[in-house]
Amino acid sequence: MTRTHQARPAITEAGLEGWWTRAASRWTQSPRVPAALKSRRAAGRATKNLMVGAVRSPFRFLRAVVRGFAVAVRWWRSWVRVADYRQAAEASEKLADKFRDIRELTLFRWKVTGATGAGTGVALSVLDLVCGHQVLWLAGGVAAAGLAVLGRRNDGSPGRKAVLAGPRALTWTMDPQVLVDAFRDAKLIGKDEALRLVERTTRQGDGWAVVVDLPATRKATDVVKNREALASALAVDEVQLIVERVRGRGGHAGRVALWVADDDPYGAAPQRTPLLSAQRWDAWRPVPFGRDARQRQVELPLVWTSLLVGAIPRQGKTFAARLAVAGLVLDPHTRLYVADFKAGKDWYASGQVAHRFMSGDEPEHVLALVDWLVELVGEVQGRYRRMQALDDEVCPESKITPDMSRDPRLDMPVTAIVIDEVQVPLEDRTALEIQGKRIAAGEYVGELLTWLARKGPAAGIVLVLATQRPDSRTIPSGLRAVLGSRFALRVMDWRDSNIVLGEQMNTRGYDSSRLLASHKGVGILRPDGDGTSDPDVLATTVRTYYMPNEDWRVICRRGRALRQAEGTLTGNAAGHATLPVFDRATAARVVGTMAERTAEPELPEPLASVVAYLGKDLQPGGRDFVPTAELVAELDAEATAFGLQMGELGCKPRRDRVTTEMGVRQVRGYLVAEIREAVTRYRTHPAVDAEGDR
Ligand SMILES: Nc1ncnc2c1ncn2[C@@H]1O[C@H](COP(=O)(O)OP(=O)(O)OP(=O)(O)O)[C@@H](O)[C@H]1O
Repeated sequence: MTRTHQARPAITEAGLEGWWTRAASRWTQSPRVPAALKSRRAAGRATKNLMVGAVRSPFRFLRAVVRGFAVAVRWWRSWVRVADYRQAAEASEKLADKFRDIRELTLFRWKVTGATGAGTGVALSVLDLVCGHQVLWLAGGVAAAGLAVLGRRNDGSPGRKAVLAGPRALTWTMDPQVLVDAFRDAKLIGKDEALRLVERTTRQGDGWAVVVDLPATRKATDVVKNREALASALAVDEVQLIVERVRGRGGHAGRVALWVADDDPYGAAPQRTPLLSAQRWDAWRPVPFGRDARQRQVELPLVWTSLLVGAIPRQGKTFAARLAVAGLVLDPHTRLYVADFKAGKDWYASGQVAHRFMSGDEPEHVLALVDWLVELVGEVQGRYRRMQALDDEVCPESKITPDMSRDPRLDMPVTAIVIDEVQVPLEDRTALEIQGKRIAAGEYVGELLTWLARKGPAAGIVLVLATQRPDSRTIPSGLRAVLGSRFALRVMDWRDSNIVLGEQMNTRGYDSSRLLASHKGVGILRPDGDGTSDPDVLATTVRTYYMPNEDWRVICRRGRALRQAEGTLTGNAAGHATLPVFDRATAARVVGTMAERTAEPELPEPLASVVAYLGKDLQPGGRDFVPTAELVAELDAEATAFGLQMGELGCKPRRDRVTTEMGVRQVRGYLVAEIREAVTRYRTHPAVDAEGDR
């Protein structure tokens, strides 16, 4: 009889690996396993914390004993003076009547104190004689331990709170409790909530860094938003405090990384641009733009996006725009159109590399710009047509690639159109006749730029616009909406900051009107979400590299030499005063003119923000009434100015009943119908209201 041997299933390598992965994942996810045992890094950190704790423990014990002693003395003093009885008598103005009682009680308590002291002394002496000195040591130890428990730093522990706690700025690095207090004072966590220290305070660069976890349900974005309150609680200037969310692996919605600079991080001398030492650059590589407060380099991608720089005069707008363009100058395969409406020396050197260059602020310059833009519209259309005909290997999508941009046979170089003081052409009222219709040159420039910003990036067109007047009237909202990257240096108020950086950015903690006038070249950069190395970072405060005229001239000379060597020097730089090849009629058809469009005129502030906030509520069937307090809070507006501006726009506040959590209340607010009427009135007669708005 033969027996068949059934082989026991062998534990395969893959099976073993699967089992191991499951066990490891269960271990790391189990709430019962202490966090310190879940990873090598956490264990290392825990060991380090333990060692630091062990070294510091004698000092902490001593401090607790001293604090406990003070607490005990204070308690005894108040007891022996019968403080509670005395206060009650004082409060009821019966101190004179009760004086005898209080005095007797005080004397009695002094006697009790004396008797207890003497009794303890005698008992200890006897025990010392009988059992030896160890009794004294033991009694001392027990008393110290008792005092340490009494004086330990716990929430709600007794003890006097120092009125002047000294400079909080650095104490938090020594004592995490100060940090917790600061979060509480800034109302970022509740009275009974605490923080969890993820990484203990360490020295990083010229400041201190710490990572904390907020209590459950508290959001890191709120800390970023209320950075100023936290800076005040920590007694530092808000420019010194950097608050970031920790995201991705190792981060979550309640984890915050703080970094506090020792000093004003933008107070030191500015650094020169590293592009000065670059012999050439690739336009597809992000340009080194500046450094953040922690001295980390901030880079700005330019291809496939566009840039808007806005600021009040003399804050470093032109310098910032030139920095962005410098990377393109150093790439010989890049074509440049430079229109300098500032009409100064700042852009002059780029004439030697630019395909088209002009400097001036007359209507003739605006008309020349119109011709350039029309030419570029035709160029973009031509590129899309030619891309359709290319095979998938050369052009996989309807998007220009690095190879395509460098191939002279395809003739699709990365083309940048740089306009400094773009408000000059946008506000120009010279009449143009397009397809039999009269239109202001400024409006037409706005239309063309909007079209180019929308359609151009994929075809390799990069827009770099700088403006001294970032208000809603100058830069049409349609154009703003399609400009991918924004850089706001100091502006007048939060509205202007929002116009450059985007709606509601001030409520998220990014307001460039808060920057200091002395911080030249410091601004808030909101890069295009697609191109940044860290898409989670919404915006960063950056100090741009310093590139004075002499450095700019060096870079432009180098760009010219590179183009000469590659044979790519064209147009103005090559000495050809060629006129743009364009067809205005086609461009008008492509872009559509203002008259043909149904686009409505821009609304003035704060009406535009109110309309944006109300959204669907503005339509029939929506709300009838909106409280002023709600609008002021949501739009972060100053109440008096808001009321005045709304009044000028024909919206008068009234009283109405609204249902709140506390019941029905009478509040001031606006009738939505009246807001709707103001919008219609403004859109029908914008000029009349515009005057009123000024
Ligand atoms: N990164 C920087 N670091 C230090 N200083 C800077 C920096 N960038 C610009 N500045 C200083 O700011 C001054 C103004 O710069 P810029 O000419 O770019 O301002 P602007 O905003 O374009 O002014 P305007 O609106 O008058 O044209 C410069 O002369 C320069 O000294």
